[in-house]
Amino acid sequence: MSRNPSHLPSKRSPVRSLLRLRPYVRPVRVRLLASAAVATVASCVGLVIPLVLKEIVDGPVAHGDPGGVWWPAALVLLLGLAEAGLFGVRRWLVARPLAGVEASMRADLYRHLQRLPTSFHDRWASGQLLSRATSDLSVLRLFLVFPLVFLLVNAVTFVVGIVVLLSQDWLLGLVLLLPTAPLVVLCSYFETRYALAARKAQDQAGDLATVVEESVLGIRVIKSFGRHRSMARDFWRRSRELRTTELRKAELLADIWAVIMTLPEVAIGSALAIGATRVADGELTAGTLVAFLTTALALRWPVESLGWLLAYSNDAASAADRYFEVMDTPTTPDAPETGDTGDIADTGDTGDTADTADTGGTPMAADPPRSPRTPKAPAAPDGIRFEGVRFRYPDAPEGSPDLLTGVDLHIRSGETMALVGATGCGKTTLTALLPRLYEATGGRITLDGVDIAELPRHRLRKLVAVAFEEPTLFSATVRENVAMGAPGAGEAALHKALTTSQADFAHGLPQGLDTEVGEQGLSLSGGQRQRLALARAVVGQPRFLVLDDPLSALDVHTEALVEGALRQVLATTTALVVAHRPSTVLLADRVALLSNGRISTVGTHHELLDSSPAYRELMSGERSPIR
Ligand SMILES: Nc1ncnc2c1ncn2[C@@H]1O[C@H](COP(=O)(O)OP(=O)(O)OP(=O)(O)O)[C@@H](O)[C@H]1O
Repeated sequence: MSRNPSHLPSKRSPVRSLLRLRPYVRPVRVRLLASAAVATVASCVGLVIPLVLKEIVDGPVAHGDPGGVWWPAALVLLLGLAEAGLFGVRRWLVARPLAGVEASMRADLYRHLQRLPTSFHDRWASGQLLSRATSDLSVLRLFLVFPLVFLLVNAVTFVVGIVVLLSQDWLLGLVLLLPTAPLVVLCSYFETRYALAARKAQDQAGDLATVVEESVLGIRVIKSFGRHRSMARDFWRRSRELRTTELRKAELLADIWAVIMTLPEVAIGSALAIGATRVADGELTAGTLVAFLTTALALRWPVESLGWLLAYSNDAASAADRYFEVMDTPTTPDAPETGDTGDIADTGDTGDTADTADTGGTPMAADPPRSPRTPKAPAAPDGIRFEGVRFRYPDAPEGSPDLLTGVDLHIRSGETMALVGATGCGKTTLTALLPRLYEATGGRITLDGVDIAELPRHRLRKLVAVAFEEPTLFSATVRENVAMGAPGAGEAALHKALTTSQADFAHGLPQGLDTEVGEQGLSLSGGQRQRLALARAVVGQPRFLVLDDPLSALDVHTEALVEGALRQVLATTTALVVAHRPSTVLLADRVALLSNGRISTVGTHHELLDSSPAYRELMSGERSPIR
């Protein structure tokens, strides 16, 4: 059920992964550096407090002068307030800009997803993409807010603190430094193992999101087949796997934390014992020992937080890997806007380019510059030509034959061609090649003589409108769903399209065309969804129309009505209509039979009934030998 082609090899450098965030961090680097500087100053202010304590103990306390305590005490209070205030300023400096970084990364990811080829979406589970766009990006933002800054701040605080300790008493300072070497070794061992667990947990969370999404979308099927228990069991199994991985992470964190907490405590205890003995021997003042121990205790947080910071940095490195796996997937190159594609290219409006132009996925990348178009003489209306078109799916089993092995077909301008063939022979696939949802692996397709590979995709898709067998509607109003077929279409065009597709029922919905159709349009019947999808396809009066069995979910009565209206639309366009039933075939001027990856025969419905036994079998509903 889960598709996640991205599981990484086990070896990777977290630093290298995190360095890839540079382009996104660059615009906020000044604030980030300022926040690190402010936090470092705040931490170092905290380290001054023990020195003031030393003066209190060795001065007023040792000399029995209570009145002398007030001024140093007020200084300690001031230092404490300054430390707290500076940490507040640090937060203020980064909170808003880093929320902006997260938002821009998310926007880039979404834009890139829109541009990735259909074959990418065939391979990737939606839950995996969802978790990368949501939880992974939150992890990255939190990494930039805390661990990134505090790894630096804590390291500086630690070094400054150690210098202060050594300057007060080098012997006690060395005792405290002793655990550093074993800590470094243990932390790097921990980091390697934690990185693997972190990646596994994020992938499993993505798989779980896919299961939730699929079960919510398929809730009707699950309920009607009484599959809720087995689905719940599957969900429970996956969530147990995730829980096991999360527990493994917690175990690793607990282990390293135990080491990180214990070693410094042992060192502080030893320093206390040695220091107390030396104070008793008169080798050390009590004030120095108090200052030493207070400084050592102040250094506990920078050391103790190391485990947490490393763990979080590893989570962030995995999240960065997962993010860039998607961003690194190349988009299919688009044809340049050269303007030498004759009449067919001259569609005026450049349209919504969000799903077409490839800006390389970097932040702030601009659309490629467009060269001015030179007007050309209109191409002769030649209709649609498939010339030796070959295709195989990228994930087709190795050694399997190509799905399309050389399709030759000419649909004359203004003609409607029905495409028939046995189930699974590649009809839908062939129609998907026309708007370049998939790229043909061989041969070429022309529209009015222009190779579609030479047309920028957004212009191609303005020329070719499609209505799929599975009508997909979005959680938006009826108006927005239909207008998607021709952004900017006026009311008159909208009403005409609804009438043509027999979707006038939309006017009778509670808020008319402004009625929200619910997620995936599930508040509508299958036939209603199909008619709205049809309206979307015809609203822009497209020059070329592709209909994939557009009448399959309609009852006999509505089908007859839609057919009548469709005839009018088809009369004004060049159309390819995938047909399964004679009633749909009869909408077409001619019929092409697809078999064994090729068009085996073309003719009118009646000609083929007379001349082609395979076609006769197909139309009569008998079992067909054709693939
Ligand atoms: N995204 C994909 N990746 C790999 N194989 C695919 C993909 N989509 C379809 N196929 C395979 O390609 C073949 C043709 O599918 P297609 O949907 O084009 O057939 P069809 O003729 O339209 O079938 P039907 O009449 O049942 O709608 C099938 O064997 C199908 O399993």
